[in-house]
Amino acid sequence: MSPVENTMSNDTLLKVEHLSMKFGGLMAINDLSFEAKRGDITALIGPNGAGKTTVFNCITGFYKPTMGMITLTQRGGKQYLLERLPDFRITKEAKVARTFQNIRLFSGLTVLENLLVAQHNKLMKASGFTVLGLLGIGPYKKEAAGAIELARFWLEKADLIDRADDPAGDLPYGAQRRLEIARAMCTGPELLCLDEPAAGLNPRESAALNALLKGIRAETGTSILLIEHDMSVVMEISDHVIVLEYGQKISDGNPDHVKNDPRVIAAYLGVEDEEVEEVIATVEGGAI
Ligand SMILES: Nc1ncnc2c1ncn2[C@@H]1O[C@H](COP(=O)(O)OP(=O)(O)OP(=O)(O)O)[C@@H](O)[C@H]1O
Repeated sequence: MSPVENTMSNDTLLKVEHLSMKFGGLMAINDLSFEAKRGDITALIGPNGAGKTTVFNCITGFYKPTMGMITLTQRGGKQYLLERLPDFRITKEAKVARTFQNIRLFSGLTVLENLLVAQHNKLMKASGFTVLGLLGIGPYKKEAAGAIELARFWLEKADLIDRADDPAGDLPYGAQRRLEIARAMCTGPELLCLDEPAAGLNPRESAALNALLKGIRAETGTSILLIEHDMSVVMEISDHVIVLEYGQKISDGNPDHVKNDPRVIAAYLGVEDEEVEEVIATVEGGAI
Protein backbone atom coordinates (compact mmCIF):
# COMPACT_ATOMS: atom_id res chain seq x y z
CA MET A 1 0.00 0.00 0.00
CA SER A 2 1.39 3.36 -0.96
CA PRO A 3 0.74 6.71 0.64
CA VAL A 4 -2.96 7.35 1.22
CA GLU A 5 -5.01 10.51 1.59
CA ASN A 6 -4.28 12.39 4.81
CA THR A 7 -7.32 12.48 7.09
CA MET A 8 -5.55 12.88 10.45
CA SER A 9 -4.46 15.95 12.36
CA ASN A 10 -0.81 16.70 11.66
CA ASP A 11 0.35 16.08 15.21
CA THR A 12 -0.88 12.48 15.23
CA LEU A 13 1.95 10.25 14.06
CA LEU A 14 0.44 6.84 14.71
CA LYS A 15 -3.22 5.88 14.92
CA VAL A 16 -4.14 2.34 15.92
CA GLU A 17 -7.82 1.52 15.40
CA HIS A 18 -9.68 -1.58 16.58
CA LEU A 19 -6.57 -3.74 16.42
CA SER A 20 -7.07 -7.43 17.16
CA MET A 21 -4.60 -10.30 16.93
CA LYS A 22 -5.65 -13.88 17.48
CA PHE A 23 -3.28 -16.85 17.87
CA GLY A 24 -5.46 -19.93 17.50
CA GLY A 25 -7.93 -19.66 20.38
CA LEU A 26 -5.98 -16.89 22.17
CA MET A 27 -7.04 -13.27 21.69
CA ALA A 28 -3.65 -11.60 22.34
CA ILE A 29 -4.95 -8.13 21.32
CA ASN A 30 -8.63 -7.37 21.55
CA ASP A 31 -10.10 -4.28 19.85
CA LEU A 32 -7.26 -1.95 20.83
CA SER A 33 -7.30 1.72 19.78
CA PHE A 34 -4.80 4.45 20.68
CA GLU A 35 -2.88 7.35 19.19
CA ALA A 36 0.74 8.46 19.52
CA LYS A 37 1.50 12.13 18.96
CA ARG A 38 4.35 13.37 16.81
CA GLY A 39 7.47 14.13 18.84
CA ASP A 40 6.15 12.40 21.97
CA ILE A 41 7.61 9.53 23.93
CA THR A 42 4.65 7.15 24.24
CA ALA A 43 5.00 4.16 26.58
CA LEU A 44 3.10 0.92 26.25
CA ILE A 45 3.04 -0.83 29.62
CA GLY A 46 1.20 -3.72 31.25
CA PRO A 47 1.78 -6.98 33.09
CA ASN A 48 3.58 -9.93 31.43
CA GLY A 49 1.59 -11.38 28.54
CA ALA A 50 -0.61 -8.26 28.22
CA GLY A 51 0.11 -8.09 24.48
CA LYS A 52 2.68 -5.27 24.26
CA THR A 53 5.18 -7.05 22.00
CA THR A 54 2.33 -8.30 19.83
CA VAL A 55 1.29 -4.67 19.24
CA PHE A 56 4.90 -3.86 18.25
CA ASN A 57 4.97 -6.85 15.94
CA CYS A 58 1.78 -5.65 14.23
CA ILE A 59 3.12 -2.09 13.85
CA THR A 60 6.44 -3.26 12.42
CA GLY A 61 4.93 -5.86 10.08
CA PHE A 62 6.23 -9.00 11.83
CA TYR A 63 2.58 -10.02 12.28
CA LYS A 64 -0.38 -9.23 10.11
CA PRO A 65 -3.21 -8.31 12.50
CA THR A 66 -6.41 -10.33 12.47
CA MET A 67 -8.35 -7.05 12.32
CA GLY A 68 -7.83 -3.31 12.59
CA MET A 69 -6.00 -0.38 11.02
CA ILE A 70 -2.61 1.13 11.83
CA THR A 71 -2.04 4.48 10.15
CA LEU A 72 1.31 6.29 10.22
CA THR A 73 1.48 9.90 9.04
CA GLN A 74 4.95 11.19 8.22
CA ARG A 75 6.07 14.77 8.90
CA GLY A 76 5.48 15.67 5.26
CA GLY A 77 1.88 14.41 5.48
CA LYS A 78 2.31 11.10 3.60
CA GLN A 79 0.24 8.35 5.18
CA TYR A 80 0.86 4.61 5.28
CA LEU A 81 -1.53 1.84 6.30
CA LEU A 82 1.03 -0.33 8.08
CA GLU A 83 -1.15 -3.42 8.37
CA ARG A 84 -1.09 -3.66 4.57
CA LEU A 85 2.66 -3.26 4.09
CA PRO A 86 5.37 -5.95 4.19
CA ASP A 87 7.90 -5.38 6.99
CA PHE A 88 10.73 -4.20 4.70
CA ARG A 89 8.52 -1.41 3.33
CA ILE A 90 7.48 -0.40 6.85
CA THR A 91 11.18 0.06 7.62
CA LYS A 92 12.28 1.61 4.35
CA GLU A 93 9.32 3.73 3.25
CA ALA A 94 7.16 4.40 6.31
CA LYS A 95 10.43 4.82 8.29
CA VAL A 96 9.68 2.79 11.38
CA ALA A 97 12.80 1.52 13.19
CA ARG A 98 12.80 -0.91 16.09
CA THR A 99 14.94 -2.62 18.68
CA PHE A 100 14.17 -5.99 20.25
CA GLN A 101 13.97 -7.36 23.81
CA ASN A 102 17.21 -9.28 23.15
CA ILE A 103 20.14 -7.30 21.80
CA ARG A 104 20.77 -7.87 18.09
CA LEU A 105 24.08 -6.23 17.20
CA PHE A 106 26.83 -7.54 14.92
CA SER A 107 29.05 -8.33 17.89
CA GLY A 108 32.17 -9.10 15.78
CA LEU A 109 31.99 -5.77 13.94
CA THR A 110 33.19 -2.56 15.53
CA VAL A 111 30.84 -0.06 17.08
CA LEU A 112 31.31 2.29 14.09
CA GLU A 113 30.84 -0.53 11.57
CA ASN A 114 27.50 -1.39 13.17
CA LEU A 115 26.30 2.13 12.42
CA LEU A 116 27.61 2.00 8.85
CA VAL A 117 25.87 -1.31 8.17
CA ALA A 118 22.62 0.40 9.17
CA GLN A 119 23.20 2.82 6.29
CA HIS A 120 23.99 0.08 3.77
CA ASN A 121 20.90 0.70 1.60
CA LYS A 122 21.70 4.38 1.18
CA LEU A 123 25.34 3.60 0.31
CA MET A 124 24.49 0.89 -2.19
CA LYS A 125 22.07 3.22 -3.94
CA ALA A 126 24.81 5.86 -4.18
CA SER A 127 27.16 3.26 -5.70
CA GLY A 128 24.67 2.71 -8.50
CA PHE A 129 25.10 -0.98 -7.58
CA THR A 130 28.33 -1.07 -9.63
CA VAL A 131 31.96 -1.84 -8.76
CA LEU A 132 33.03 1.49 -10.26
CA GLY A 133 30.53 3.20 -7.99
CA LEU A 134 31.97 1.44 -4.95
CA LEU A 135 35.47 2.47 -6.04
CA GLY A 136 34.47 6.10 -5.65
CA ILE A 137 33.30 7.15 -9.06
CA GLY A 138 30.01 9.04 -8.80
CA PRO A 139 28.18 10.06 -5.62
CA TYR A 140 29.37 7.11 -3.48
CA LYS A 141 32.38 8.87 -1.94
CA LYS A 142 30.29 11.81 -0.75
CA GLU A 143 27.56 9.52 0.57
CA ALA A 144 30.16 7.36 2.40
CA ALA A 145 31.64 10.45 4.08
CA GLY A 146 28.13 11.53 5.09
CA ALA A 147 27.44 8.07 6.54
CA ILE A 148 30.57 8.27 8.70
CA GLU A 149 29.63 11.76 9.84
CA LEU A 150 26.12 10.62 10.79
CA ALA A 151 27.55 7.61 12.63
CA ARG A 152 29.93 9.87 14.55
CA PHE A 153 27.06 12.20 15.44
CA TRP A 154 25.04 9.35 16.99
CA LEU A 155 28.10 7.87 18.70
CA GLU A 156 28.61 11.25 20.42
CA LYS A 157 24.95 11.38 21.44
CA ALA A 158 25.06 7.83 22.78
CA ASP A 159 28.32 8.57 24.63
CA LEU A 160 30.10 5.83 22.68
CA ILE A 161 32.57 7.81 20.58
CA ASP A 162 35.54 6.58 22.64
CA ARG A 163 34.56 2.99 21.84
CA ALA A 164 34.06 3.50 18.08
CA ASP A 165 36.80 1.05 17.05
CA ASP A 166 36.04 -1.65 19.64
CA PRO A 167 34.05 -4.76 18.76
CA ALA A 168 30.39 -4.15 19.67
CA GLY A 169 30.37 -7.42 21.63
CA ASP A 170 33.00 -6.02 24.02
CA LEU A 171 30.76 -3.18 25.22
CA PRO A 172 29.02 -3.37 28.59
CA TYR A 173 25.33 -4.27 28.36
CA GLY A 174 23.99 -0.73 28.83
CA ALA A 175 26.33 0.60 26.14
CA GLN A 176 25.16 -2.12 23.73
CA ARG A 177 21.58 -0.97 24.32
CA ARG A 178 22.54 2.62 23.50
CA LEU A 179 24.40 1.42 20.39
CA GLU A 180 21.26 -0.33 19.15
CA ILE A 181 19.34 2.93 19.54
CA ALA A 182 22.10 4.90 17.79
CA ARG A 183 22.02 2.36 14.97
CA ALA A 184 18.26 2.75 14.61
CA MET A 185 18.64 6.55 14.58
CA CYS A 186 21.12 6.31 11.67
CA THR A 187 18.19 5.20 9.49
CA GLY A 188 16.41 8.55 10.11
CA PRO A 189 13.18 7.06 11.48
CA GLU A 190 9.84 8.85 11.85
CA LEU A 191 8.97 6.37 14.61
CA LEU A 192 11.45 4.59 16.86
CA CYS A 193 9.98 1.49 18.56
CA LEU A 194 11.96 0.27 21.58
CA ASP A 195 11.11 -3.06 23.19
CA GLU A 196 12.20 -2.96 26.84
CA PRO A 197 15.36 -0.86 26.36
CA ALA A 198 15.99 -0.64 30.11
CA ALA A 199 15.77 -4.41 30.75
CA GLY A 200 18.83 -5.58 32.65
CA LEU A 201 20.35 -2.11 33.06
CA ASN A 202 21.81 -0.86 36.35
CA PRO A 203 20.64 2.57 37.67
CA ARG A 204 23.59 4.40 36.07
CA GLU A 205 22.94 2.76 32.70
CA SER A 206 19.21 3.54 33.01
CA ALA A 207 20.03 7.19 33.63
CA ALA A 208 22.25 7.23 30.50
CA LEU A 209 19.43 5.65 28.50
CA ASN A 210 16.94 8.25 29.76
CA ALA A 211 19.34 11.03 28.76
CA LEU A 212 19.77 9.57 25.27
CA LEU A 213 16.02 9.20 24.69
CA LYS A 214 15.24 12.69 26.00
CA GLY A 215 18.01 14.05 23.75
CA ILE A 216 16.51 12.29 20.71
CA ARG A 217 13.13 13.83 21.47
CA ALA A 218 14.51 17.31 22.10
CA GLU A 219 16.97 17.49 19.21
CA THR A 220 15.36 15.49 16.41
CA GLY A 221 11.66 15.47 17.28
CA THR A 222 11.63 11.73 16.45
CA SER A 223 8.59 10.04 17.97
CA ILE A 224 9.33 7.13 20.28
CA LEU A 225 7.08 4.20 21.18
CA LEU A 226 8.43 2.33 24.14
CA ILE A 227 7.58 -0.96 25.85
CA GLU A 228 9.04 -0.87 29.32
CA HIS A 229 8.65 -2.61 32.67
CA ASP A 230 10.96 -0.22 34.53
CA MET A 231 8.50 2.31 35.93
CA SER A 232 11.22 4.79 36.89
CA VAL A 233 12.11 5.07 33.18
CA VAL A 234 8.47 5.20 32.04
CA MET A 235 7.43 7.85 34.56
CA GLU A 236 10.50 10.02 34.00
CA ILE A 237 10.60 10.23 30.23
CA SER A 238 7.12 9.50 28.86
CA ASP A 239 4.70 12.14 27.66
CA HIS A 240 1.90 9.61 27.28
CA VAL A 241 1.31 6.15 28.73
CA ILE A 242 -1.04 3.42 27.48
CA VAL A 243 -1.72 0.47 29.76
CA LEU A 244 -2.71 -2.96 28.46
CA GLU A 245 -4.10 -5.93 30.33
CA TYR A 246 -5.12 -9.17 28.61
CA GLY A 247 -4.87 -7.48 25.20
CA GLN A 248 -7.18 -4.59 26.10
CA LYS A 249 -6.49 -0.97 26.97
CA ILE A 250 -7.28 -0.24 30.62
CA SER A 251 -5.79 3.26 30.92
CA ASP A 252 -4.49 6.02 28.64
CA GLY A 253 -3.12 9.42 29.67
CA ASN A 254 -0.15 11.25 31.08
CA PRO A 255 2.14 9.45 33.59
CA ASP A 256 0.44 11.02 36.63
CA HIS A 257 -3.02 10.05 35.46
CA VAL A 258 -1.97 6.48 34.75
CA LYS A 259 -0.04 5.85 37.95
CA ASN A 260 -3.04 6.95 40.02
CA ASP A 261 -5.59 4.99 37.99
CA PRO A 262 -7.14 2.29 40.23
CA ARG A 263 -7.46 -0.13 37.30
CA VAL A 264 -3.72 0.14 36.67
CA ILE A 265 -2.87 -0.35 40.33
CA ALA A 266 -5.16 -3.39 40.45
CA ALA A 267 -3.69 -4.85 37.23
CA TYR A 268 -0.14 -4.57 38.53
CA LEU A 269 -1.00 -6.00 41.92
CA GLY A 270 -3.22 -8.68 40.38
CA VAL A 271 -6.36 -7.98 42.44
CA GLU A 272 -10.05 -8.32 41.56
CA ASP A 273 -12.12 -5.23 40.59
CA GLU A 274 -13.98 -5.12 43.91
CA GLU A 275 -10.67 -4.93 45.80
CA VAL A 276 -9.45 -1.86 43.92
CA GLU A 277 -10.60 0.67 46.56
CA GLU A 278 -8.85 -1.32 49.24
CA VAL A 279 -5.67 -1.35 47.17
CA ILE A 280 -5.74 2.42 46.71
CA ALA A 281 -6.08 2.89 50.45
CA THR A 282 -3.02 0.75 51.09
CA VAL A 283 -0.82 2.08 48.29
CA GLU A 284 0.67 5.29 49.54
CA GLY A 285 -0.45 8.26 47.47
CA GLY A 286 -2.25 5.92 45.07
CA ALA A 287 1.02 5.25 43.18
CA ILE A 288 1.86 1.89 41.61
N1 LIG B 1 3.50 -16.10 17.91
C1 LIG B 1 2.66 -16.39 18.91
N2 LIG B 1 1.93 -17.53 18.91
C2 LIG B 1 1.09 -17.81 19.93
N3 LIG B 1 0.87 -17.01 20.98
C3 LIG B 1 1.58 -15.87 21.04
C4 LIG B 1 2.50 -15.49 20.02
N4 LIG B 1 3.06 -14.29 20.36
C5 LIG B 1 2.50 -13.93 21.52
N5 LIG B 1 1.62 -14.88 21.93
C6 LIG B 1 0.80 -14.84 23.14
O1 LIG B 1 0.12 -13.59 23.14
C7 LIG B 1 0.03 -13.08 24.47
C8 LIG B 1 0.66 -11.70 24.51
O2 LIG B 1 2.07 -11.87 24.37
P1 LIG B 1 3.07 -10.64 24.25
O3 LIG B 1 4.45 -11.20 24.09
O4 LIG B 1 2.59 -9.70 23.23
O5 LIG B 1 2.91 -9.98 25.70
P2 LIG B 1 3.81 -8.87 26.39
O6 LIG B 1 2.87 -7.91 27.04
O7 LIG B 1 4.79 -8.32 25.43
O8 LIG B 1 4.55 -9.73 27.51
P3 LIG B 1 6.00 -9.51 28.20
O9 LIG B 1 5.90 -8.28 29.03
O10 LIG B 1 6.15 -10.75 29.04
O11 LIG B 1 7.02 -9.41 27.09
C9 LIG B 1 0.72 -14.07 25.39
O12 LIG B 1 -0.27 -14.92 25.95
C10 LIG B 1 1.63 -14.83 24.43
O13 LIG B 1 1.85 -16.15 24.90
